[in-house]
Amino acid sequence: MAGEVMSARAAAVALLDAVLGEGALLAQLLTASHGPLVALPPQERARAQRLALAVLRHVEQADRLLDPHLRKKPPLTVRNILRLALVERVVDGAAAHGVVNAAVDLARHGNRTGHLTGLVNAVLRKVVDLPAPFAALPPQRLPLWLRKPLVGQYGRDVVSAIEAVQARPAPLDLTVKDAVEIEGAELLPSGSLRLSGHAQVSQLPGYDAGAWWVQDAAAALAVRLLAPQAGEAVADLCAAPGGKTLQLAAAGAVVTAVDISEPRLARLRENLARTRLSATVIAADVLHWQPDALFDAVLLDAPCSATGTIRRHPDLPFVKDGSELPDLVALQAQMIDRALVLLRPGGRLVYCTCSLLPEEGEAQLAAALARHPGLVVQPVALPFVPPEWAGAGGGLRLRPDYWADRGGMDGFFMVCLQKPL
Ligand SMILES: C[S@@+](CC[C@H](N)C(=O)[O-])C[C@H]1O[C@@H](n2cnc3c(N)ncnc32)[C@H](O)[C@@H]1O
Repeated sequence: MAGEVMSARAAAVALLDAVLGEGALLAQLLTASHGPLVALPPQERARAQRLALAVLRHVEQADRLLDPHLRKKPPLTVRNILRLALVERVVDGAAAHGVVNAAVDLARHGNRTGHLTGLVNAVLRKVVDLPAPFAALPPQRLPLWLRKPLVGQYGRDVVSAIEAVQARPAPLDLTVKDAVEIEGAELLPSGSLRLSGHAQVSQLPGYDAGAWWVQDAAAALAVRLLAPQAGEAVADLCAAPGGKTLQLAAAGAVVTAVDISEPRLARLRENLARTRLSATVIAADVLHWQPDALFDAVLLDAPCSATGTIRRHPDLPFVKDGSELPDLVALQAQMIDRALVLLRPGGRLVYCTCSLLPEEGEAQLAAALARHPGLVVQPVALPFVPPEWAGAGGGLRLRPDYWADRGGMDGFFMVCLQKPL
């Protein structure tokens, strides 16, 4: 916004322009040294991020209401200003006059949008007072490249249930190392603590003492499947930013954490320091890394389409088109083969991906079993896991619509395999 100190709303519109116009990933924009949030104080930054996320969860519904009042296609920034105002009004319950005035102001001060303040005002006045306008519309649908295979795999009803969970802000899950009381937190059956609503992570009790770390409840189950024992040598491949490394270290394992990304490993080191846990941290490509000795256990949290994390990353459906999938599937298979080379005979490998696509989960398991005769799938021995979470061929198939009434969980496939003796 030219010549103005940027507001949270203006920053939210800039984020939306970058995601929806340039295909930028929100996670990269939020940490970029020249990104739209750099000039904002922390609270305004968090608000801008929250607003952008809310719009990305409701683009389809907002456009359904706005389109009948737009005779010509407006510039993307104007459309995003309109979407933001409508979503703030409908989802956050903001006052109608407040969101209309703010939207007109954003248009007035925006680049090449100043001549469209009249349009913004007129369109918004037609939609801001509609009663519960999103309630009559279905939740935002996944893009076709993803929806089609998911309907084929899980059926239409499940996909609709997943979309309903994705329309709501994801709760904050914590994996706890040291007992801590956090007001309003729910203890999940798996042991994670769950907080709903806006929480400033660094202000929560136990943050400075490193009593816990942020980790989705489903993500925390991969290490539970591996069941690391104190003193075991465990390699955490593709480790950063380190949620699983921390779990392994907290269980007393002797952990070697490997990742190819130095910036992400910097976050892993910060997490180790805050939680007073230790691991050997190595920046390397796991396909070429040569350790001195074999490991008792390996955790492989392979790079994937991340289609199980859309409730936390609603920008993904707008930025990705599935074209990376064949390369990812090939890389995952190479990584599984490499992980087995690094494992001692009789050792355990947990393979997991935060993907909903069977190519990156069930099919990857079937192909690994075919390539490696003697590899054995370990049964899932977690008492809180209901039978319907079983994956085809073994392991766990976790879906965002599980625990939907509690806020859902990230989608994951995970399996524990034993290497033959
Ligand atoms: C799903 S994320 C890992 C999340 C992490 N395990 C956790 O729990 O916080 C996948 C990671 O794989 C890393 N990665 C991708 N290709 C790699 C490679 N060839 N060698 C090592 N790490 C790689 C990425 O940098 C990324 O941090």
